[in-house]
Formats: sequence, structure tokens, C-alpha cells
Amino acid sequence: MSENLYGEENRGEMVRLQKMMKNMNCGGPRPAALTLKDFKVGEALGKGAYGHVYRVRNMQDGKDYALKQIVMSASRDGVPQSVIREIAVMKRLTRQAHPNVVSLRTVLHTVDTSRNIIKIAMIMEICDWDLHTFLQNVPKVIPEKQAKHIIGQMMKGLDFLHSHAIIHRDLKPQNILVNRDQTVKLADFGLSKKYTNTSAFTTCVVTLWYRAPEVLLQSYYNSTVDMWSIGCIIYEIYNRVPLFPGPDEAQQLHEIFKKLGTPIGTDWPKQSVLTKDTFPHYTGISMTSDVTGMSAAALDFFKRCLIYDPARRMGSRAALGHEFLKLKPVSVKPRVLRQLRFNNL
Ligand SMILES: Nc1ncnc2c1ncn2[C@@H]1O[C@H](COP(=O)(O)OP(=O)(O)OP(=O)(O)O)[C@@H](O)[C@H]1O
Ligand SMILES: [Mg+2]
Repeated sequence: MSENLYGEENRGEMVRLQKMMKNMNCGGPRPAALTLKDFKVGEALGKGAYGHVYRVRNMQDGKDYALKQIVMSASRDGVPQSVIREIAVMKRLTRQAHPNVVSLRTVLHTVDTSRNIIKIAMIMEICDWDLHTFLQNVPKVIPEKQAKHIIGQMMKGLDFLHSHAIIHRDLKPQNILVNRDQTVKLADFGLSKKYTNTSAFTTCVVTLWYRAPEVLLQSYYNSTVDMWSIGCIIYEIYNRVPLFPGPDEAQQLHEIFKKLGTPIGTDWPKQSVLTKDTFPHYTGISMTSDVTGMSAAALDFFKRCLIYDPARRMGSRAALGHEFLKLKPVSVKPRVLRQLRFNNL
């Protein structure tokens, strides 16, 4: 590998990345000198902001993995912060291993001197679909038990993240993976950030439709931004259409306010860059009539995710204790599983 390709100004960052990738084998015996050549590339699973995700077969152990490949120009300004962050978060989480968080097997990197590019390959456990694809291919009406099974696992994964002081910040159906056995795993930690109890962030990060109002209003936010996203995802699980499909950032707030009512009093984020009078006074609609097939407990759970005030919004730990998830052990009988038809999958 020719180090001078990175340039003096990027050396610090590359050293940091290399250190992080040293001993990157996460769990299991360390394979002998695993390189990208050991992986046979299969079909594309998805497209990333910096690269693509492929199914790959490790010719050493014969198993399939997902390879997230990030390709960068060697002369660009260092490795993007989001890449470093994603690897660091995944490495940290994989060490603890949670069944509802996708695990990282190893990270490899190569430099193609002839084309002046750096390739970083994150080798992860592979899942069958993302939740977006899954929902497009199962019957329109989802039995509550099955919805609960999916939501319960999302919550367990999220509570694990939050208990490790990590906010995901980009939860959406495309970043939640589902297996044929209906195991659910949170993925894509490109925007995750470690937080402390006292810190607050002001960067706009969560994908538009699932973005909490305090983020859209550039106010302080905390881990409950993920719970807002969960509320939006729950709606989509039941209704198969996005709850707040705003075309842009300004309209996104109108979408939310039209349905939930313009926040009044203390619900308006205190440090918001916009004042209340920027928006019409929407009274909101009854969410009860807007959701199909939700039990009273599910509806209450859903509504608690969409409370404007982050301090009053349900947290992930409280969610795990909510009667919706507590009613009966979260499990799906084979009879219920058989009802699923995986069209085109
Ligand atoms: N481990 C995996 N198993 C199966 N499919 C995956 C896996 N990881 C990602 N995918 C698929 O690839 C898509 C893109 O992956 P990912 O979400 O990690 O990239 P991205 O959103 O573009 O990331 P980034 O924001 O970091 O660029 C996912 O929506 C999913 O469909
Ligand atoms: Mg993604």
C-alpha cells in the first residue's frame, strides 16, 4: 500500500482509520490474512451514499455476507467522518453482539494506485431484506402479533443502542433489516452518534420523512429522535404508506403539523430557529381514524412516539415496558408465519 497517496494532510485520519481497522475481526476465529480477493461478489443488495452493498461469499468459510463497499478518491480530503463513525460504532456494538443489531465481521481496505482510489469494505452479516422491501411483499393487512414481533425487536435493538449512548439518527424502513425467520436487525450506522446525558446536537441528520420536528426546527435533540422515527415506521407497518411524506424540509413540518396540529405552548421547541407564527394554526386530525388495524395498546404506543416535547416522548426503555409489547411474550406462531407470501422474493 502506498501511504503517500493520502497526502500529508490526510495522514492523521488514515492512521486513525488503520488503527481502528487493526484487529477488526469481530468475533469468531480470526481468518488468516483475509483479503478482498477471498470474497466472490454476488448480486447488489443496495446502494449507499458512498458506495454499494453486495452479497459476497467468503471462499474461506463458504458463508455469505453483505459487503458495503465505500470507494473514495485517494486524493480527496480524507476519509469521510460518517464512514469512520459507522465503522467505529459497528465495531463497538459488534463486540457486545445483540441479536437485533447487524454485526460487523471485518473491515478491509485496499488502495488502487493505478486509479488513485481507496476502497473500504465492511463485511457484515447478511439479512434477507430491508423492512421497506419486506413490507412491499407481504399481505396488506399485517396481523397485530406479527407487527408486535417486528416492533418489539426494533425496540430491543434501539434500547441496546441507547443504553450504549448511541443515537441512530437515521431510522427508516430501508435501514432496518429482516430475515426470513422474521429476525429484525437495525443497520446503517453512518449517522449514528455517541451521546452523553448532557450533550445536545444541532446537526440536521435524520432522513426527511422520519425526522423529528425538533431536528427540522434545528433545536436541541436527544435519543428520542429515534423514537419519533419509530412512530413513523409503525404507521408504515400498519398502513403501507409513509406518515409524513414531505417533499422538502419546509413542507415536512407542514405535513407533521397538518396531522398532529401546530405545536402550542411548551411543545414548541425553545431553541427553534423558526417561531410559531411562521406556520398556520393547524388543529390536526384524529390519528385514531387514520390508522388501520391497530389495537388500543398499539395506538397508544404509536401516539407516545409522536409526542412533540422530547422530554415527554416515550423513551426506548419505557417502550419495552409498554403494555403493547408486554401483553404477551413477543413471538409468532408458525401458523402466522405461513400466512406470509413473499411475492417476488
Ligand atoms: N447486512 C445487510 N444485509 C442485507 N442487505 C443489506 C445489508 N446492509 C445493507 N443492505 C441493503 O443495502 C441498502 C443500503 O445499505 P445502507 O443502509 O448501509 O447504506 P446507505 O443507506 O446508503 O448508507 P450510508 O448512508 O452510510 O451511505 C439497505 O437499505 C439494504 O437494502
Ligand atoms: Mg441506509
